[in-house]
Amino acid sequence: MSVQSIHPEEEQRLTHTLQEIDRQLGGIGPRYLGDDYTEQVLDAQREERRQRLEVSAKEPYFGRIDYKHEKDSDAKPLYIGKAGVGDNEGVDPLVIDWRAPIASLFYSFSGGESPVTYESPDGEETGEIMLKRNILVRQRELVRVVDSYVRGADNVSAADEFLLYRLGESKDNKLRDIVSTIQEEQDNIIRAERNKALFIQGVAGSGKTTVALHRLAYLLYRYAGRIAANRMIIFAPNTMFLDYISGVLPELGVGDIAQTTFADWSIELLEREVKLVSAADTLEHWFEEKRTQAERDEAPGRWKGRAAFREMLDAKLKDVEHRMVPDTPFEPHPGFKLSPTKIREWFETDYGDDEPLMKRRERLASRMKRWLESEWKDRRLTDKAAKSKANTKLNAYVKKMPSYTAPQLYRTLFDGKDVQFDVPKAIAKRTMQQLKAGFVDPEDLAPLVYLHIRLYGLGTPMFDHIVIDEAQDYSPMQLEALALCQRVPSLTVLGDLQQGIHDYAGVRRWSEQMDLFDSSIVGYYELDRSYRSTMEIIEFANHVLAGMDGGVKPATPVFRSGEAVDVIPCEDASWESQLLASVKAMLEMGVYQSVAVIGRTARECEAIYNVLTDAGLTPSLVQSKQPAYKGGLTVVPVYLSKGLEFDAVLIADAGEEAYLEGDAKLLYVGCTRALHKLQLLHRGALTPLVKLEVN
Ligand SMILES: Nc1ncnc2c1ncn2[C@@H]1O[C@H](COP(=O)(O)OP(=O)(O)OP(=O)(O)O)[C@@H](O)[C@H]1O
Repeated sequence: MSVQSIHPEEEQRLTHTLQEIDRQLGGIGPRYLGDDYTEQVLDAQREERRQRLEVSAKEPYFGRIDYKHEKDSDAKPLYIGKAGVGDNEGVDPLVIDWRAPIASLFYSFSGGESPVTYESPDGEETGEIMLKRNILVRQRELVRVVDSYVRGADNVSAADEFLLYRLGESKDNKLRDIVSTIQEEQDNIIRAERNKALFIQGVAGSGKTTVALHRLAYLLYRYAGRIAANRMIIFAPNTMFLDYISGVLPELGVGDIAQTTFADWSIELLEREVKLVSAADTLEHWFEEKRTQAERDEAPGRWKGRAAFREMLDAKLKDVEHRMVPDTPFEPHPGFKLSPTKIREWFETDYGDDEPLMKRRERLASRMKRWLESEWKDRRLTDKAAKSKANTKLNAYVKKMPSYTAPQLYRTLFDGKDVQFDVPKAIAKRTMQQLKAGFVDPEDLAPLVYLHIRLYGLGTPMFDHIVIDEAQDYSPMQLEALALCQRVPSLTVLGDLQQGIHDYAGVRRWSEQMDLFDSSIVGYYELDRSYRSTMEIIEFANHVLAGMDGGVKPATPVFRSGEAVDVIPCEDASWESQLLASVKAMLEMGVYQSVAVIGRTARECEAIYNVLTDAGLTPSLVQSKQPAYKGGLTVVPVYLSKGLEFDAVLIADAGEEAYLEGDAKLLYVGCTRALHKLQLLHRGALTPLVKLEVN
């Protein structure tokens, strides 16, 4: 392995590339500020190019492969970067975009002399790799050059030294792109074809969120002109998480993709007809008190989230459809008659049942109006008073056709009047109470969205692609609702069953969600390498989960060794001082940019926050409606820490009172937030989930 800070060949190439980028930037010219529309469009394109080039001007590329096509006699060096850069004449690119087909070789090649292939737009191409080189450029300076493969040389290992170097770096408060170190198993997901329902089970820290964001950037590049960023959407668990991931897409040169939570999106779609109970109340119910597995199994979220519940909604919609045309004829004037059979025929055959029901109703009413007007014409009826009477009759007839908003129709499932639906009493009671007050619980949103779309349509263009992160917390019903937002399923669904702490509403097996799609379009991938944490932390976290039946493989750490995990007992009386000492020690080391103290409940976190602030520290306290993730020293309840990561983590109390046998997933989530350092304090006896001898 050769590691050089100065590499004459690469220095020269970098200088040449930067000169060319600067030249292109200089040639873009001033902004257009006038009113001419064509000029404005051209200006927007120039601006986009300028922004791309400005990114390239700092770090033009991160890798190089020397590739010899089977038809060529010599190898060509190909430099891979975040954005492609054309050369002087615009023929051979100076830098190839990481998403280009040939760039896939950089990610898939792991050594050896066998021929390599990649899928080009013209079919499969074959060749050989002579060199694979990682190049780190920071602010226009060459910082590091690492060869991971040199053909014919035996002193080169394909092991990813560069990856370890990147992983060992300390993190600030935002997730970042990984274009320079995407691993093959991740690349396969990123480049998977578009029209699939892709399910990815990935252990904590395996890069699921990161991969999903890179996949969006890839899809936009690969299917340019066919899919658009403003028709893509990312669903994430909360607004703080959205803030945490917000830097990645712009870094990849992608803007305009909606990033939201399922709740916010649903409330907007439902035109704010209902209000959602506060997220804090729901979380408090499930996490501030101890709940049994039976309570979780029988939770309303599980019941309303089942695919079987969708069948009930469909039955309701069918019922409205059947009742749509009254049994009586429409007779606006004596002798003018429209039979119910005729009206039903129009309703059933002319407006297909893939159209939203209330739209069909509207169109049927217009059709009856047109019929009336043409009858008047044919029969030369001019009597204004008679016409006005006929119109009133038409309005009265149309009024008899059932009309519902989604909440109105939803309510009829729970009001006890319809005996065909066997709704558990407690669920019916709670739902009615809430609906009467204008409120709904989180699990009501998906069925309401489903009904709304089936009744009124989506109102906005369909989605070209949907990403669902932390999808283990999604019910089948939520996916059913989202499926209505696409003509052809195109989804990337990512999650980890081992982190399924919201299993009172989510799924316990991926098949619960996968079975909703035609098996021919379902793809399933597993990511079991964890890139976030050191070996010591992963091994510790795996032991916490041991014995849990999730049907999921444990995480395999990337070989990155760090400090041992500390488990420190303390008495009630000394807990505060120990907590403070631990936090201070972590901060004083001066190497950790982000340190988290993870508490079991929000109440505990408030107490910890006070202890830290009283001691003169300036932590930020994460609460359920947190809009932004600040980094630095953070106090966070374990159930809100999911998805985030910190250089160092202190589990404030891993005592037997805090984490019971059934809390393995919670503690696992907490432990796997740490990149480099993990420490657990415990008041009194240690939780049975941690077996010290394994440490
Ligand atoms: N190929 C890679 N190269 C460098 N870093 C990587 C790579 N893959 C993942 N990482 C890093 O690993 C960490 C975890 O990534 P990410 O948050 O996307 O994982 P996740 O599977 O969504 O985790 P969790 O389920 O715990 O939320 C991030 O810091 C990310 O930058």
